[in-house]
Amino acid sequence: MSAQTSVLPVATGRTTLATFWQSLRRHPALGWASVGTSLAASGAAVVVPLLLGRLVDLVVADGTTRSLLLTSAWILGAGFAAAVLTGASRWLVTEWGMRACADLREEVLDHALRMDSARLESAGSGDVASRVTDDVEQVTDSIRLAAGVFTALVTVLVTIAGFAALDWRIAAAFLVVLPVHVFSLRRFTPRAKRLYAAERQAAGVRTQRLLTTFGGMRTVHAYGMAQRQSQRVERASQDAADARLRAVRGFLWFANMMNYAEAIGLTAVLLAGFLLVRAGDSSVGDVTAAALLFHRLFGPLGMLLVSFNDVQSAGAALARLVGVIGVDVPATRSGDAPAGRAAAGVTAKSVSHRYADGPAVLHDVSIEIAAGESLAIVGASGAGKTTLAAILGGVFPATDGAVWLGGRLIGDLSPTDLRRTVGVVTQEVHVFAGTLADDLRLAAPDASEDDLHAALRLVGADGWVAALPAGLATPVGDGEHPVTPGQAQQLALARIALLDPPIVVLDEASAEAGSAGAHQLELASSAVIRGRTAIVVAHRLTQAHACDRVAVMSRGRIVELGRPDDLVAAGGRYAELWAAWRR
Ligand SMILES: Nc1ncnc2c1ncn2[C@@H]1O[C@H](COP(=O)(O)OP(=O)(O)OP(=O)(O)O)[C@@H](O)[C@H]1O
Repeated sequence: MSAQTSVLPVATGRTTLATFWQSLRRHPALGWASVGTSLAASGAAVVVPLLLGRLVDLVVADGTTRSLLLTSAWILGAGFAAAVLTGASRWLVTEWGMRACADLREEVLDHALRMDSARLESAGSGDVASRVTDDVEQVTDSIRLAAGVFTALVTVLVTIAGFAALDWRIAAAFLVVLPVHVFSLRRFTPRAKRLYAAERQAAGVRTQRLLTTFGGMRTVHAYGMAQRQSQRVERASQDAADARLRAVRGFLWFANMMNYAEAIGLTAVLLAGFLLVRAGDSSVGDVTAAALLFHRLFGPLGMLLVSFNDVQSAGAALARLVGVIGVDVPATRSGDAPAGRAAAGVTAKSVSHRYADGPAVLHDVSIEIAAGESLAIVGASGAGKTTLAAILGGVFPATDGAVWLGGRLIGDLSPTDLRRTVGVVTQEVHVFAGTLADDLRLAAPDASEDDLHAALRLVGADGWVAALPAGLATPVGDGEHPVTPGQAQQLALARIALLDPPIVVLDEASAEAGSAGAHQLELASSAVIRGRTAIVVAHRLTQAHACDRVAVMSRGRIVELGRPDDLVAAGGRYAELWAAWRR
């Protein structure tokens, strides 16, 4: 299905940078402190070799013991200050990046949650999920790296400035390393991409083989496949190890090239220094300082070059996050008056729908449901019942036509208004992680314990909730106290009761239950429907028969519409279904 192709955009490099920069600017105090301490740390670190050069000159010129001791004391002080300031700057920069990242994550999540559900659906839930999990994780992980890159960059710039201040001719000698770096980076970067991708793929195959072996343990035993399976895992492990070795060898080549560059650069600096000292244009101390500065440049420079790849892939993850923020979402119009509990009808005019590029599944459906009226939708599987109910409930918009809830066009309702106007229970009911009370309060955060108990009583769930180890405070959701599908549906209905909307859409609310629980759920649905405008997708005809009107659907159209008894008397499709059901 083409619905799985991602339609969520990926931001351009410029937008990504601008958005991240905006997040960083939200923390100006941290930003200034980070830049200030990084500059101070690098400055103090550059002072150490300069003072060492001075010490050499003092020794050469037979300086006094006092001046030697004083310079040594300054060296110690600068070294200590550099160490403390470097630690502080690392911490500050990491904190700065982490906060910006947290803001970005919130913004992305908020955006994803407010996004039009049809858009989310056609993007494929996997795409959105991987953006708000893997990509956020990758960006967060990279913050520590980025903090290192930031301090390395400041150090390189400050050191080069120190270098140039010492003697520009020695600084010029340093430039011989550039061609070596450019050559190794251009050769290594595309190779590294391939090698790391192959390494990840081989590791993935190994994990997959291990999982299928363990997952299919019974089959493996039953067919005596243990030896063959372990050979397959062994081969995959060997491939993964080989791929890892190739990646490590590739990196070692690059590290070697950096060592060559250092050797070449140091030789050039010393040679230039030697010639300058011989010509009387420079002192031995200055050349010593230049050589030391050059040496300490290599740590941060190497860090910048090595992290080139990681920074690129973190940038790619960031672009996917910023892409989510770029999607238009309906604004939260807090000033809108809540639709309230006043009776509200539902009107659909010429509604047609198709999923992604598929065929039309609803054709020109028009219907008017009066305030307080209940309408059952029945029909064969694939007739379009769920699609029509979802469109009437505002779950996603129809590709054509219009729907009014309580006299207002769905498109004009803010997400908050929509939620207050219509409550929807779909075929997929979720129990969210947290306590049972948390799960219920998703619908009404301010509900008191009494409200929660009343809602549970209404849907007939008070008995089993009271029997739970900690009642409403029992943790539910994945890995916690198990909740049966029927109980999960009761909770979904209780959430609707707490939300108290004037319109409800129940899509097969009783279909999940076994025959014993089905009746209980039917009672719960009837209780929730009472006093509201209701649209019920009903597979059980008893439920349909209890509604004011029934719409029979076939191939995306309403083919019969009327009061259940009238439809039975008319002897059409519903009458056939009813007769079959009662047999
Ligand atoms: N997300 C989707 N993407 C593409 N096609 C879909 C999607 N959901 C439903 N359809 C198609 O739309 C048509 C109507 O489906 P719908 O679920 O609305 O019917 P239904 O009457 O509720 O069926 P059932 O009783 O089996 O749930 C079917 O042909 C179905 O395959």
